[in-house]
Amino acid sequence: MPTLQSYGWNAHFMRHFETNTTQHLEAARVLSIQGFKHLLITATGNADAQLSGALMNSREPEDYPKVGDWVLAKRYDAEGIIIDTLPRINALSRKAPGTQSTRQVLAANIDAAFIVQGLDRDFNLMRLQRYLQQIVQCNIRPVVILNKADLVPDPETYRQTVQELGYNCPVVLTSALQPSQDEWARQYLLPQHTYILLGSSGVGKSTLLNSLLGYRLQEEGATSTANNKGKHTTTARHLVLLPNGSMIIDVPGMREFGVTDEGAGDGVYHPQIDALAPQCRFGDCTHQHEPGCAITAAVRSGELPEPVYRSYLKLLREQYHFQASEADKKRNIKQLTKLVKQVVKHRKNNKY
Ligand SMILES: Nc1nc2c(ncn2[C@@H]2O[C@H](COP(=O)(O)OP(=O)(O)OP(=O)(O)O)[C@@H](O)[C@H]2O)c(=O)[nH]1
Ligand SMILES: [Zn+2]
Repeated sequence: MPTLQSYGWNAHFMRHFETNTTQHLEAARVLSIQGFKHLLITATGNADAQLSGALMNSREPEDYPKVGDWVLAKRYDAEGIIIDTLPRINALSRKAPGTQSTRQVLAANIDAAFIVQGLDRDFNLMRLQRYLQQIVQCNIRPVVILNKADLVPDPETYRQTVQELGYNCPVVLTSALQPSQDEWARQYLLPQHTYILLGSSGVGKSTLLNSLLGYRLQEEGATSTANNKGKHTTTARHLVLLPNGSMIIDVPGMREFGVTDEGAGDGVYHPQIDALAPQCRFGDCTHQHEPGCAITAAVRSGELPEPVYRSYLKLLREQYHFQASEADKKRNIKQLTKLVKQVVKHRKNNKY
């Protein structure tokens, strides 16, 4: 039976777990969540569990345990109860789809994220940069996978285009239908490490995963209308152990992957821009219209590609919008709380 270590249990979680041992709680990792049912891996195997009422009442849904989280559970006969989450090493979030600025945590405790794009019709540099920005903001290492390389005449040019964005992250060409092309996996998937596969629907995430697993992962439920009618599509996030001892979380295809303000204050990440910024005349340079700006100078001289600069500004604006709208929300909640307090006070004072 796999041990907790083989699922990534380490000194960080042990340290936090030890402070709770008196309460007879077990440590477990969340492998999948379907409705209220959480599938856990514990020291003695798989177990189903639900969140405790206290946990649900004391947290916002975004802070509930997610796939990849290490949790403290109490075991009863048929089912366990999740009491708490152990502090995360990191969490991958995105701006939830829609106009509201709501953060949605997708998974926790991840070593690297694979951003998959299909070279047939899914290749999109702006979307790729949005993923890169958000993943780096969440303290996770990105790896770009350009799949369906068999469908274009010159896949290498796509790889070069991505590399020219200057993010200094690995860019891999694959064809998931040819298992001989799993070479990238041997290079990037390490035992006891956790990875996540991200990308739009139909880019080949499940095909890549099945090829790594050596068998077809049983999917539950729905069929897709997004790619081919009636075709199976991933419906839930789940963490699976691969034959080489690494773990992958497969995420259903996402139509949007908006940036949040995680790590706010650091602004938008770009290695080349970050390296040039200290040379700007003003410490708080916004790299737009200031004199003596090293970034706009680099764009003029051709040292920094203009599309990279334009995407940078776009991401900065998206990050700003998320922040501004979150601040609005907090202000509204504050005002509402104040109003409720006033009403309660008024009622108390006017009791008869
Ligand atoms: N030609 C070609 N087709 C591929 C490749 N990888 C995947 N496909 C096909 O693309 C389609 C979609 O692949 P999936 O693996 O289901 O895509 P997905 O990203 O898991 O999609 P969701 O589950 O909806 O998120 C399937 O018909 C695959 O056979 C590839 O490298 N080359
Ligand atoms: Zn500047």
